[in-house]
Amino acid sequence: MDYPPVRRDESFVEELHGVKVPDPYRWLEDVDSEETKAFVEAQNAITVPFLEKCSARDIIKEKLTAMNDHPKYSCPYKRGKRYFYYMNKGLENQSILYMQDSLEGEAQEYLNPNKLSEDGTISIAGSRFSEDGETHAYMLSKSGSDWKTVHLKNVSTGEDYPEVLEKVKFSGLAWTHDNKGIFYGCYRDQEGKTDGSETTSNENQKLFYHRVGTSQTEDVLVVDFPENPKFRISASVSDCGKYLIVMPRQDCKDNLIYFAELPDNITGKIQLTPVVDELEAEYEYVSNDGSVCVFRTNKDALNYHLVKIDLLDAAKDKWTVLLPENKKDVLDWVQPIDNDKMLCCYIQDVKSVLQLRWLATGDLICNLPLEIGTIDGVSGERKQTELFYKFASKLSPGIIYHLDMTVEPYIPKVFREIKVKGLDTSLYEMQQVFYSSKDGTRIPMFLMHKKGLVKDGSNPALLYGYGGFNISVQPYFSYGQVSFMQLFGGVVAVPNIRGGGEYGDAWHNGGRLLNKQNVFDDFHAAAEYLVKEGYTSSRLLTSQGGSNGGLLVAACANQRPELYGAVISQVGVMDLLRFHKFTIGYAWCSDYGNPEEEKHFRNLIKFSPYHNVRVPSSGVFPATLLLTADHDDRVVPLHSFKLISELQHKLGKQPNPLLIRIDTKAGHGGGKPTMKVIEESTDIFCFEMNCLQLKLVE
Ligand SMILES: O=C(NCC(=O)N1CCC[C@H]1C(=O)O)OCc1ccccc1
Repeated sequence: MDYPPVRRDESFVEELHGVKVPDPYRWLEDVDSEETKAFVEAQNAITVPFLEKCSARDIIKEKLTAMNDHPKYSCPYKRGKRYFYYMNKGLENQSILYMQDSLEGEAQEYLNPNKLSEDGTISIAGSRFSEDGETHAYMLSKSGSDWKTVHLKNVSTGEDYPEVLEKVKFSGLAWTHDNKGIFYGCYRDQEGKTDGSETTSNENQKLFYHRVGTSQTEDVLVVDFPENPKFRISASVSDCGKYLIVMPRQDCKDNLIYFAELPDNITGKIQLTPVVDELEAEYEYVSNDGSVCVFRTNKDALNYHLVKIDLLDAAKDKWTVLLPENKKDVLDWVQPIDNDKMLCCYIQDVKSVLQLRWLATGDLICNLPLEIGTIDGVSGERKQTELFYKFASKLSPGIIYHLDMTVEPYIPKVFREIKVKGLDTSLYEMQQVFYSSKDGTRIPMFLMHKKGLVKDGSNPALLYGYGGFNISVQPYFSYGQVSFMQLFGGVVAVPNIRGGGEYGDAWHNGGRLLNKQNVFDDFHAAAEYLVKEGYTSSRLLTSQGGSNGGLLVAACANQRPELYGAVISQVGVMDLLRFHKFTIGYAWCSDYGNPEEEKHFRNLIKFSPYHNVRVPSSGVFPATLLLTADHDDRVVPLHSFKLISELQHKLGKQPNPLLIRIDTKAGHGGGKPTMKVIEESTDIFCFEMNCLQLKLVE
């Protein structure tokens, strides 16, 4: 493979905590320079032909397209007097929001983002209806950027109000119950480009109140924390409409709680009363009766529990436990319903478990049976008497259940089943196995493959992982993973490695900060298990991960190159000494540690992908494809630019390709149009086929 020459500045060496650290590709951090633009063109110029060279490309694209070509639905939800739901006929770039007067009534197109751009790169990235359901606040994102614009629509007429709210990022939408306006978070003072192609750190978010029909310049600044420029301010209006609950967070772990009684007329700063004013746990507002609020928290409960806090008398010794911690299962979320009940969802050995409980006492009403899978959608409000939830599993993209609380006993009914074309699930099996990691910790892993698989090491395998930020990788439906099985007769393995939330805070803590290496060890052990049990061989094993998972597979390839045949690393965090300098990267210090602190610097430099590329003793490094995009402002593309340059420089003489695919008008992944999703999946499969000499089985 001939790689394009990339300028390597050997003179660029920084001294960090007394250690001389070279950074020869520091110049690639200037994403707007002509030299960097030339770098992008030159890299794509060798990657695109390599991916197009795959003889089965057209068949793969055809099969992926066919698999996606089926109607996809969200749970319906009621707002005011209408029902809404998202639906994609199959190959539409973006799902369309439909509206109907009743569940059985005729549905009409309400908001179609496909009409907002030629190429489907404008997506709906947030939505909230006013209490009376007559006004709709929704957010749009361009090219997958985290930057949003807020729009207001009159639901009856379908007409947008004239204003568009700009510089919105990391924000919710919360309505005052007089239906007059919304609270939203805005980086009003951020200078320079704000289209998602910049790398500027996001600081000084402020909370504003916007009155429908007025211009953004008239918005009222209601909350800011000038002494904490890294605070992101999430705001909710209580179910009763009386309180503003403000929950600032600085990173991705703990948050504070403040509140205020909402004035009838919002004309200026809102005076907040602290409820929790030290960053020591995570709190999520569930509901309230009068001044007594229910929060879901991991304070004194590693598996989370529900506590009652009286806003007017919020001393910790006055808190009471409403729903005690379950020592085995993690309380994942709670949805109040039918005024005095709540739907509680637990994670039990990685699968979802649903229970109905009394909101006042936490006592159990009944269990709602589920197969092995995940609840990946729920809709309902405390004041409503029905709710919907969407069940998905490794082999089922979705069954939407309807629970009507006016009928006892409470028996969920199948409201809609989402079926994939051309997938005969009876041909496949899915199991959960447990294997031991390097330190003896038992790690669960989902395995999926065709029934009758011969475990003789001759099957290709896909090993997918994430491993961080308290994210639980539950058994959800992945088109990419199912296609891998269908196309290559492969095995799909999803280990629930530490750093995730599968077993609560203990699992998250076991895989972060100075324990981060456990995550990589868990992943290596999964690869070794697959080979030892005969599911595959290393030369047929592809590791895949995105973002923090992109870091995972890149670090694992550096550490154990002999274990993996190919590496697919999407939008990865590759420079762990500088991640905190760009956009929202500083928020990740809760998992990675702050590189400015010596003990975290010394930890991070040991596995930071960019700083740990070395020629393997075997001389063979896995075939590697890094993927990123020009509008990824969550994990800026410079991470992958720098790593691919280091890989090609140090290992370019080896036979296995080391490539990067840089997409345009695309971001971190959210809101990606169907055509781009299929194109990217096709490229990934072509890379795997080219590099591992895989054969199509169907
Ligand atoms: O940065 C994160 N989350 C962590 C994140 O996105 N990470 C953490 C590491 C890289 C990347 C990833 O894995 O997707 O979220 C920022 C945010 C989004 C929405 C609302 C408030 C705040």
